[in-house]
Amino acid sequence: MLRIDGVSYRYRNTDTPALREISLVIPAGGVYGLLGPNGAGKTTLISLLAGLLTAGNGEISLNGQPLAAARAANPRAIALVPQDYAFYPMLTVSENLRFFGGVLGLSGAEQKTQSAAAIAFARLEQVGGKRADQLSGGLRRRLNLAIGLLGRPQLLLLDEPTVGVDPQSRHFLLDAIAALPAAGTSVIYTSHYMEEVEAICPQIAIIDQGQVLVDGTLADLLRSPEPLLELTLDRPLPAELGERYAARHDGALKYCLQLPSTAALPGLLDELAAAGCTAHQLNLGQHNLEQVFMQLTHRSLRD
Ligand SMILES: Nc1ncnc2c1ncn2[C@@H]1O[C@H](COP(=O)(O)OP(=O)(O)OP(=O)(O)O)[C@@H](O)[C@H]1O
Repeated sequence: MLRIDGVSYRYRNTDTPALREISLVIPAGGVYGLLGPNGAGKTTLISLLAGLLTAGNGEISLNGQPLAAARAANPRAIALVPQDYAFYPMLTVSENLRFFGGVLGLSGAEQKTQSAAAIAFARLEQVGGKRADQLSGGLRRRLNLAIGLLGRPQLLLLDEPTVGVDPQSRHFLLDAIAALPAAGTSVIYTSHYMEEVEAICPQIAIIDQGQVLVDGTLADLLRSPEPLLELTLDRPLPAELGERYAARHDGALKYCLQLPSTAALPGLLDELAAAGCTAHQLNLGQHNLEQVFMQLTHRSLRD
């Protein structure tokens, strides 16, 4: 279990802290999602966890041991797959794995076994002899992931691992990452794609402007006694109804209303009809993470 307790961080020569009093408990054995818009502080937090930065104040512990001590006891316990490509473009896939295995101090036999396992996991068998700079974007991401898995870390930190990949590779990467806990590696997964976090992270924290807005299980965060109604009208929503149902204007004649319960729907449709509005499209459903974020910040995750 990873515990982050009151951690703050400010970059040199900046006035605003990148992280402010972050506290989170991240259980072992799962894929934990860190969701936030650009500049929220995800990379900074991941860099602290990876030991690339040191927190200004607060504490981080892994399984009850201060992070620095846990890393000293087992330097391979935590691995980082950064946002940027972290391999040598002139080396082949196999050469890169051999090189980074060496950096981790893997012995000859260990290195062979683990390289083969990482290649198989990231399905890089067909391109082992290819130079890294000749790989497609999706395969480069897979090589980044394979290198992170060398040394069988207890905890793998993934910083936006699907940026710039095609949908097919994205699918493959998400499935592969979701399977890691069963193979003994817990994952912290940062992304600003809420669909990805919803797909593979049973527990999440949403961060924004260096602070945790909310954290918990995905199911709890999406559960709401107040259903959301998305509707497209043939004319603007009357202001009085907009106010009563805390409507958000989603562009053109699209609105998102918060109903007190599903039983309120027929009454609302009657009121719309009485005001001369016809609904072209209705969708009554659960919140998604985008809506949770909007409710908390009144901004879109994609702003
Ligand atoms: N090296 C740096 N020096 C000064 N400020 C920085 C530095 N790196 C990041 N910041 C600032 O710290 C804040 C958090 O940035 P961070 O990169 O952690 O966010 P992020 O959530 O990872 O964003 P993104 O999704 O764009 O990668 C931002 O305001 C950013 O401008």
